[in-house]
Amino acid sequence: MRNITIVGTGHVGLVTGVTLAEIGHQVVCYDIDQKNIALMNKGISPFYEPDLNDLLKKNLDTGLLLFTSNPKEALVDAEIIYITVGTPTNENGDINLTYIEEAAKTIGEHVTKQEVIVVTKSTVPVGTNKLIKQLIEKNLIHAVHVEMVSNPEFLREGAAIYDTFSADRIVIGADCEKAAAIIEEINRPFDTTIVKTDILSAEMIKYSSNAFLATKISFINEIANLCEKVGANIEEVAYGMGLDLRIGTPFLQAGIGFGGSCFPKDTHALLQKATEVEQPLEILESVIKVNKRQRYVLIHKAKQHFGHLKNKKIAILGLAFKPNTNDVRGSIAIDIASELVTEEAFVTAYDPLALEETKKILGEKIHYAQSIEEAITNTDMVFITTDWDEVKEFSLEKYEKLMHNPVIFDGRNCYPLKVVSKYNLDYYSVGRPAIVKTKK
Ligand SMILES: NC(=O)C1=CN([C@@H]2O[C@H](COP(=O)(O)OP(=O)(O)OC[C@H]3O[C@@H](n4cnc5c(N)ncnc54)[C@H](O)[C@@H]3O)[C@@H](O)[C@H]2O)C=CC1
Ligand SMILES: O=C(O)[C@H]1O[C@H](OP(=O)(O)OP(=O)(O)OC[C@H]2O[C@@H](n3ccc(=O)[nH]c3=O)[C@H](O)[C@@H]2O)[C@H](O)[C@@H](O)[C@@H]1O
Repeated sequence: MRNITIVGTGHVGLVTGVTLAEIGHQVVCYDIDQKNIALMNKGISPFYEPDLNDLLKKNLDTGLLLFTSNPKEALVDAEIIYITVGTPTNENGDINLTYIEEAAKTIGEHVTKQEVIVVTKSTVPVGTNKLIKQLIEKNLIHAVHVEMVSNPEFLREGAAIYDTFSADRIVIGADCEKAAAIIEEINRPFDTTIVKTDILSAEMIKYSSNAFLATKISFINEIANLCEKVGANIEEVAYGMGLDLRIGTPFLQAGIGFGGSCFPKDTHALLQKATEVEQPLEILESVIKVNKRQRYVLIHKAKQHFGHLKNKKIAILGLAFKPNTNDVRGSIAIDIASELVTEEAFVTAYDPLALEETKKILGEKIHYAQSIEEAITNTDMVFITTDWDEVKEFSLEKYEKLMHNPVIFDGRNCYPLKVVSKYNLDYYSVGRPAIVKTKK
């Protein structure tokens, strides 16, 4: 058992803390957000993540997990400290390292042990761990020897607990063998391949992995657009491609592009680093460009179908950036809703979990419904923007019943074409032939 302190108990920090406690370590989670710390102390996660609340409560009960917003309490006896604060982008797209810098300063000011290992789990540009070490050392009050370890996080929101216990690999980047060995030992119960490398390579592994996954998505989206032009079906194409193990089936789902708090910011940050060192990443540049364009495919189809969208009643199904989360950071659905408002359409949106988060961004610009039925009743068209199971399982018959002349623009290919064709619907999806009835 090790004593571990987590600095920054957001999405990654809480999952890290809870899962490290679950494998038997004593964990103190620290955050500057007192409101969220109070919630977590009661066993309530501030955000939705399947299975997280159960593990949180369980480890609070055993006493292996503690929460505090007092930095002294969190760090005075700390020997192993995980940094999991946010690394968002500024308005201009540059990476914002303010939280990292603040965290480093706090660590420096409060650690007292002779030796500490600081493990960076936040996604930080290549070279940042060196900077963190310098900042910690600059702020030290006691004589403390600091070793850095880069241990990037690969979990997906909505599957974070599963991903932690079924990880494909754990990356440990360190320039000190002893520190690497301690972090390896901490992670051994997760029972997966451990990649031990240097700090700079670990930092690169994280960005390159996200950039590659983003590349798969933009690639398949471009092929999907081509499939539409030539009359092929992207689902058949992706399946046929993915069976080649060198290609693989995951992450070949065509749609309205990748959103979220990570892919957009991480692809941008990698590109920025490449520009900084004058080593252009032309593929990644295109990946970002294609992704920015892809979010407009549904609106484009709707305009072609209706001529214009002014005064049209439009239902949006799905606001979270992906299913099983209430996170709307970087959500393409939000961009689409905003664009439709600009087109002077009347928008009503539904999401099983993300309505409250969306209200903080879009406020009264759109209406909010409490069910799919309420959202689609008497609308001119429906935009499907998140592939929630609730949407996938929603009976197509209800579109017929609740809309006068149902037209669906499905940005996540939620319904099989064979099923859709049995109903009296106009149905446009991504990379698959449109189904347009001739009744109008
Ligand atoms: N969200 C995800 O699924 C994944 C995120 N990451 C990376 O992990 C990092 C964290 O991401 P999230 O957990 O999503 O961020 P988040 O925004 O949910 O949480 C960050 C937390 O840090 C706290 N914080 C900020 N400054 C602090 C300070 N000086 N001291 C203590 N706490 C402080 C905030 O109050 C907040 O609770 C980012 O670098 C992200 O790119 C990596 C893999 C997955
Ligand atoms: O660095 C991070 O923060 C994380 O970023 C992603 O995880 P996440 O953003 O939670 O979600 P994903 O499941 O990767 O989906 C991202 C976006 O891509 C879209 N997507 C995903 C897969 C696909 O085939 N097609 C597609 O359009 C999703 O709809 C979503 O908008 C990575 O999958 C994680 O491995 C990584 O740890």
